[in-house]
Amino acid sequence: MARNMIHTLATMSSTIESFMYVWSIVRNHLPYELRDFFQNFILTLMSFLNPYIQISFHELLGERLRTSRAYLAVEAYLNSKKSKTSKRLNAELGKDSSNLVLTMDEYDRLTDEFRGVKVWWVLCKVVLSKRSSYPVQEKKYYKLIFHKRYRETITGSYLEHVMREGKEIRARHRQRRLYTNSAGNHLSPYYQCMWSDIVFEHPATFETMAMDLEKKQEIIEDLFTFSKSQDFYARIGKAWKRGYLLYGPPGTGKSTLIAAMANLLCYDVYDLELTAVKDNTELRKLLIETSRKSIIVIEDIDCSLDLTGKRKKADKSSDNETKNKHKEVSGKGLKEEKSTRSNLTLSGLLNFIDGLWSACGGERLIVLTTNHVEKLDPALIRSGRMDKHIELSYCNFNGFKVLAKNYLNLESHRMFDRIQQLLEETKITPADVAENLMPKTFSDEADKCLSSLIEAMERAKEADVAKKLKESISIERDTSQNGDDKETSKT
Ligand SMILES: Nc1ncnc2c1ncn2[C@@H]1O[C@H](COP(=O)(O)OP(=O)(O)OP(=O)(O)O)[C@@H](O)[C@H]1O
Ligand SMILES: [Mg+2]
Repeated sequence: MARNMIHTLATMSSTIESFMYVWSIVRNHLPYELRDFFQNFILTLMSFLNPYIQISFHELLGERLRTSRAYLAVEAYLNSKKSKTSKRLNAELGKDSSNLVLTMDEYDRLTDEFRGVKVWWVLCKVVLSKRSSYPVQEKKYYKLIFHKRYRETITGSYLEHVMREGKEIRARHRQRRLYTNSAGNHLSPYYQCMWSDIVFEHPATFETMAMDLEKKQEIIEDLFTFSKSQDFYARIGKAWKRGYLLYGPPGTGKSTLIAAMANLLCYDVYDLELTAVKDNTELRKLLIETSRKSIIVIEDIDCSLDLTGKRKKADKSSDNETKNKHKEVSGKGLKEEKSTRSNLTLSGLLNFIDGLWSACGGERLIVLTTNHVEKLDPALIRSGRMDKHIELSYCNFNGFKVLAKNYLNLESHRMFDRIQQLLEETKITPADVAENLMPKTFSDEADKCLSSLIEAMERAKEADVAKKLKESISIERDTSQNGDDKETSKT
């Protein structure tokens, strides 16, 4: 039925084209009055004979043969429709050679329906003459055909619907990338403030994350709400961005959570290394280059930037204990004091987070991670800048169960009770649990991995007890020494 319809339309349009050609020759030989009369008559006749309207979406545009975004969106939309219904499809490797793409055949047609209105799509091509100086020999385009009665619906709502769906499909299937600005990637100073990128293929998902189910659900809902709130942000006049602060001890899954977030929303990830950014201008340049759907990550914010140039000596030793890479951000407000390593200032960073670049459009998540939330400047993490604060903490039994399922495909085991008891008595990070659950050889069985975890936790517990004992002894010694000192001073 649709095939006949398209055939009739094609014949009709070629007849009309031939007629128009003859008319363009004849009209030059007619007097003015007759020419106008016939012109009006022909237009009325044509519209009566052919009540169908055609819209073309060409693949290549302009002299530089840029691929049209509208064409790509139409293609994605039609291919998704076609792959569900058609028996004849073309299979090709995608641009990144990682997945198969199913496409429409040339001159194949597809009938679509929108609010009860039928439309027809055809994939056509123009073959250019061999002598043409054009670098390509053929140009493809999609033709949309519909009855003129539905002009308003189709040119308004339907095309909007096709573009939106097409763009969403493309965003879901596109190969995402991980960008980094770390210095040393480029030798030339010109390139030092640019991003370099690789394919982003982190396997982390929310399903494989060991964290409280409620917290997980809350984050997922928050992310989905954000990604669908374009109109809301436009209405309240705010840049479409959201800040997340992830904090917790090393190995509790902050970086893993970022990968899971990127996978959930299909965003690119920009790993911003602040120590490699020379000044505020460079920071702005980097930001302007980020893609529309992206997560901008600043890891270990407390040690990536020394915003005051001063460091508290007293805290140095404790810092070294946890992570000797840590340096301080003192909470002195928005003063533009210079760092010893770079001219990047706190206010520059805050402006960056506040979205002075909101003119760039697009949805952006900004994620800061830290092991020491208490050391961060309150100005940096106040709501509006970091809208959501998420604590990632030591492993509990629910988290352990997720990891046991991931690593050993176990849902229950006789050793689980002992593990639950130990998890309540001692602190162990999900990273340490994961390390113990990972089979070390192909022949390793679940029992061996679980025993190794139990041993590790028992050792940690003993070390904990020993540490507490040592602390209490030193406190006792200090107090008795203070008492002795007071007595000697009295005498
Ligand atoms: N909550 C978790 N769920 C699942 N796996 C986890 C979790 N936490 C840690 N892991 C595992 O431990 C490894 C290290 O975790 P990750 O790098 O995310 O920790 P982090 O909090 O970013 O640590 P750091 O503060 O040192 O950067 C990951 O590769 C992951 O396999
Ligand atoms: Mg990390």
